[in-house]
Amino acid sequence: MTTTAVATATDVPVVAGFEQVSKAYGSVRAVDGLSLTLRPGETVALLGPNGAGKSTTLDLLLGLKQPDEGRVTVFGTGPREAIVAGRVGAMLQSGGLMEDVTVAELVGLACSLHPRPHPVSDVLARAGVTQIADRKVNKLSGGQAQRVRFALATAGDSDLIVLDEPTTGMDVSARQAFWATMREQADQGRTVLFATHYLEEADAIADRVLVLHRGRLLADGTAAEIKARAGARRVSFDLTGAVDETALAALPALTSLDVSGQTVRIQSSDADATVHAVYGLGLYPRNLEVAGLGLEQAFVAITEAEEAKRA
Ligand SMILES: Nc1ncnc2c1ncn2[C@@H]1O[C@H](COP(=O)(O)OP(=O)(O)OP(=O)(O)O)[C@@H](O)[C@H]1O
Repeated sequence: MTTTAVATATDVPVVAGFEQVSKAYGSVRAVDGLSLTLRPGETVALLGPNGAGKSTTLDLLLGLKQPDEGRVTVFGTGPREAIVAGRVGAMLQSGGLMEDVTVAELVGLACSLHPRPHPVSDVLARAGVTQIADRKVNKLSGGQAQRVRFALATAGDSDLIVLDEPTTGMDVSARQAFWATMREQADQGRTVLFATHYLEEADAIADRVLVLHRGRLLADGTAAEIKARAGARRVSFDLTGAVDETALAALPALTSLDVSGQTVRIQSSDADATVHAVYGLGLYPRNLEVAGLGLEQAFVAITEAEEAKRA
């Protein structure tokens, strides 16, 4: 007789855990009862409207802020211990850089402080800053400074990489190079958690998407699951002749309507019913297309539905 070991979710080691974590600033509950587990090798996007609590969540994860309630663990210890052990690399939005040093000196310092450093030349090359290694940090453009922050986050062999809006200010090629590098890091088993407002990046890069809203987790799943959860679909078509917007606005299951010339774009919670009713109005739509929502529209639909519940 043979016995087969079956791996369960609880066998997979936990990279980071939030257990009922809350953090308030005065009367603002920035993080409100957040529970969450990150597993090895995941690339996780943290999405949310302005003020949703993304930066506060990352600050709690990095031990830069303390929860009022609940517990944050990183590799089974407190965040500080994990950072001192070199297990966490971070790239923060607000992180000021030392000014009167060169890029190579700053990256060299970060490497020297890391318990498991990478060679400085590798770190510079990976972040695409070898060409500007001798430049003073206070002479860098916004995008170059962002690349240097990226170099600092990858100065050593960290198991968790935390990035707060990492590609803000980067040009297209810098962004592509950045995400290719992050993919490599994840393929090597590292966990990458990044907050972003670029939903197309989250869609393309993340294998898990978290949607925060008023400090609470509204959705947690793959981008495909989040899109499906939003439930709505996009319907578009062209009309000939005069377009009666009032009649279109009364279509069933409509959640949004945009008329531009002869082109009608609709968001609907029941595309079949909406399209049926379009024909029922005696209209003959041409170039009819029905498609699922993109992550951006799904995100807007989910967060707006939550706002509507509170109104
Ligand atoms: N130091 C602070 N003092 C007071 N309120 C704060 C402080 N930091 C954040 N807040 C408030 O807490 C809430 C969450 O802020 P946080 O920066 O975590 O959100 P965010 O999702 O990162 O926002 P954004 O997308 O705009 O960067 C907001 O209402 C913000 O105004």
